[in-house]
Amino acid sequence: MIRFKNVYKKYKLDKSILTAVKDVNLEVNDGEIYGIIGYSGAGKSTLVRMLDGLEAPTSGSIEINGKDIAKLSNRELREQRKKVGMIFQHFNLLWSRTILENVELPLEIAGVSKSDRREKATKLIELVGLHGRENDYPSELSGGQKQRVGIARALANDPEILISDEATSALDPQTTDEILDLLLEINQKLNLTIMLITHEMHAIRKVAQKVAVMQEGQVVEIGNVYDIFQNPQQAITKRFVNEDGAPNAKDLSMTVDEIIKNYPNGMVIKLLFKGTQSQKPVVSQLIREFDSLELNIVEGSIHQTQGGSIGSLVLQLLGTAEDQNKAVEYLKSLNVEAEVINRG
Ligand SMILES: Nc1ncnc2c1ncn2[C@@H]1O[C@H](COP(=O)(O)OP(=O)(O)OP(=O)(O)O)[C@@H](O)[C@H]1O
Repeated sequence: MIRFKNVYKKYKLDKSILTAVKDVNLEVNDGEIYGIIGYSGAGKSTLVRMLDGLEAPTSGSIEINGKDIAKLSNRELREQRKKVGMIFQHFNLLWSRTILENVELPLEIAGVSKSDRREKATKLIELVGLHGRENDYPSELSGGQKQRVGIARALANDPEILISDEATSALDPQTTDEILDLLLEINQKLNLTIMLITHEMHAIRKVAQKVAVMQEGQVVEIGNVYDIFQNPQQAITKRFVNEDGAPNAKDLSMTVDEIIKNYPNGMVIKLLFKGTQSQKPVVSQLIREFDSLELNIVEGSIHQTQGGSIGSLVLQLLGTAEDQNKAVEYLKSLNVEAEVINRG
């Protein structure tokens, strides 16, 4: 477990003191993907980089598995650093080295024999999906492939923690998703704790279980990703959730008046999906149960988080009033929240 306790980090500037991190308290469980989100300058990198002990907090403490890293001896600190891997926005690869040699580098520094490090690096390159590219140079790879090399290199010393510092920020949306899928895969395969620093809520929603929102050095909101998406509290968190296009399940793109105008007939209902029930085939069950009802999908948006799906679906039900009412009761029996918007 990682525990940040009342952590402050201050920098002395020419004529003033800049507080980059202010009184941060966080607990990250082993094997968790923990998102840290904030705009540029919020203090995310400063906070997380203190984890490898290169920089110490000005006050407060950071514990990994119960040990305060500021109190480790030099030797212990060197060992501790091996347990923290890092990946970066601009990959930080060595251009004059092949892919294999890049991944071998941390093992070389750790004094691992040539044959052992070759074997290990080859396995890691395979793990990240680059088998066959061992002897290529970074310049021959796409951005996503370069980040895969970055991930393989970060895993070379078998870290317990991986810090991903804006690792997908330079990538296009599809490549971003591929890298996020890879992070999720290695998190599950290796039980790796991942601290995911980003300014993209999409990345958090896709892979993280918990999230801390940072603003001006402080954590202003913290919680399970699913809960934060359902019910963001702070203005900045609402902005991030909206930027992702994820519906705050209460919002629809059409107003209720527009829905009534466009769908004047039958009954219009809104289903709210909150977590696990959205895995159930609710709509097909409804169609099967009420074959005399006709069903139109008016609009809907369901988003996946690691804690379940969220979103809403608006349906128009055409048929007898009796069947419409029974259908609403049936949905409630499936534990789906169904709100009647219009009875045409
Ligand atoms: N070594 C340093 N000396 C002085 N100020 C620093 C230093 N490192 C960071 N800062 C300042 O601390 C604040 C937080 O920076 P930090 O890089 O942690 O933010 P961030 O949220 O990671 O943003 P970005 O995504 O742009 O890196 C900024 O105002 C930055 O200028």
